[in-house]
Amino acid sequence: MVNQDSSPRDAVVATYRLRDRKDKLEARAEGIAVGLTIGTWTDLPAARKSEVAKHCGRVEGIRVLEERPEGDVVAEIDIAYPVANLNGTFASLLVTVFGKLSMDGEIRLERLQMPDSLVRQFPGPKFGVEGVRQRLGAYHRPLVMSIFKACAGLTLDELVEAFGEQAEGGVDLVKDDEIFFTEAYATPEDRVRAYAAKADEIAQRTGRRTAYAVNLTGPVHSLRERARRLAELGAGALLVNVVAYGYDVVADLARDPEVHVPILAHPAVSGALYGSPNYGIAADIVLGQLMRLAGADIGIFPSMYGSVTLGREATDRLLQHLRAEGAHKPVLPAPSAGIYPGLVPRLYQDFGVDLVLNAGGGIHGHPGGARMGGRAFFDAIWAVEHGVPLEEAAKDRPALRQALEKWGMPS
Ligand SMILES: CSCCC(=O)C(=O)COP(=O)(O)O
Repeated sequence: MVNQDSSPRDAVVATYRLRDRKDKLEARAEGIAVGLTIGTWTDLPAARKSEVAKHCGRVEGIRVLEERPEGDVVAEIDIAYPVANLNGTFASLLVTVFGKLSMDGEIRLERLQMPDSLVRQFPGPKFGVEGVRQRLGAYHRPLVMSIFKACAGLTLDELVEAFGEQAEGGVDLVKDDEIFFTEAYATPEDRVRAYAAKADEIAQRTGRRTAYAVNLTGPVHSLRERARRLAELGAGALLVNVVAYGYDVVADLARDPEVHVPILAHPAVSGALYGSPNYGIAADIVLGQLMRLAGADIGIFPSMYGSVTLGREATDRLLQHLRAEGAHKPVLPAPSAGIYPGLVPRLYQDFGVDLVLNAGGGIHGHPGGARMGGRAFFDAIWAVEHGVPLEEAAKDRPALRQALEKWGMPS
């Protein structure tokens, strides 16, 4: 059954953390390697044919991490799956490494090591960090992105006014809220046209043009056409609910040269995959590794500090996936949820300058409104860039002063 020819160069190695009886670990690991490739729970004559056996998975390692008083153990096992079993889609990758296995009790997919030959079958980001910066004309500082809040139920005129308020604050991007699906008052096409005109009007006066990241919505079969149309109409970027729509949908967009705008990956629904320490798929795979392979240019994920959080270790692994040298361009991280101006020095410290400051409440909730909310972030960036403590910089910067008075600094 064991595929002797397979080497790490032609196999994807999945590491799982599971709980089982110690004396059952070897059989369990072998069962996974065979069960997810060529076999099932009983012996199959066809599986003994050499052509079929080449596609068999292989047990690469078994490590006991913890012996439990009840007699069972927590262990990690590594299984290598031949790349030849896959076809360059996320469906083939995910179903192979964690398809029916994801339903088999307490087991979690912790790591995926992929050979370059497989990585290159996925598109990766079209723009990456440098490309996004070039499009937005913003270098050597974090980008500032405002999240549209309260959209459903507003008329197009009201939406344009709200876009204008955010753009007046000088933000690089205004993105739709990921929950904005209704087209009752304005289609995404209407919004892109109207916001582009508003952005032009403001840019003529201020010299800074804010881009709009429109939520790409609708039936899956219509998304590529709509993405092309929105790009053509002047969208600055596409916001995609990647987990809800599927990684392959994003990969399709990233491969399409006519979709010539960056992709912002939203993490909605991902907690259902990574939320448990004992089940599901590790957050850094879901929000980092797979997002980059699929073609996200900006990756949104829960920050370490805000209202919905991800731990530091998971964040560090996630960042590694977004930024590591490799076949694909790096992704801009957008740690999100509960971000406010007082956090900017901490964000610089934790993420460096290649970063998106992404805020909804932290902009709209500013006492002076959204335009002052955006300015407060730029004041905070100025302070960090000049080595000035925020409280000091706030003395002659009202936007920052009011933000600090309202939200303070992290402890
Ligand atoms: C959990 S990461 C995504 C955060 C998000 O979608 C969002 O709208 C955050 O809004 P906030 O008001 O917390 O900045």
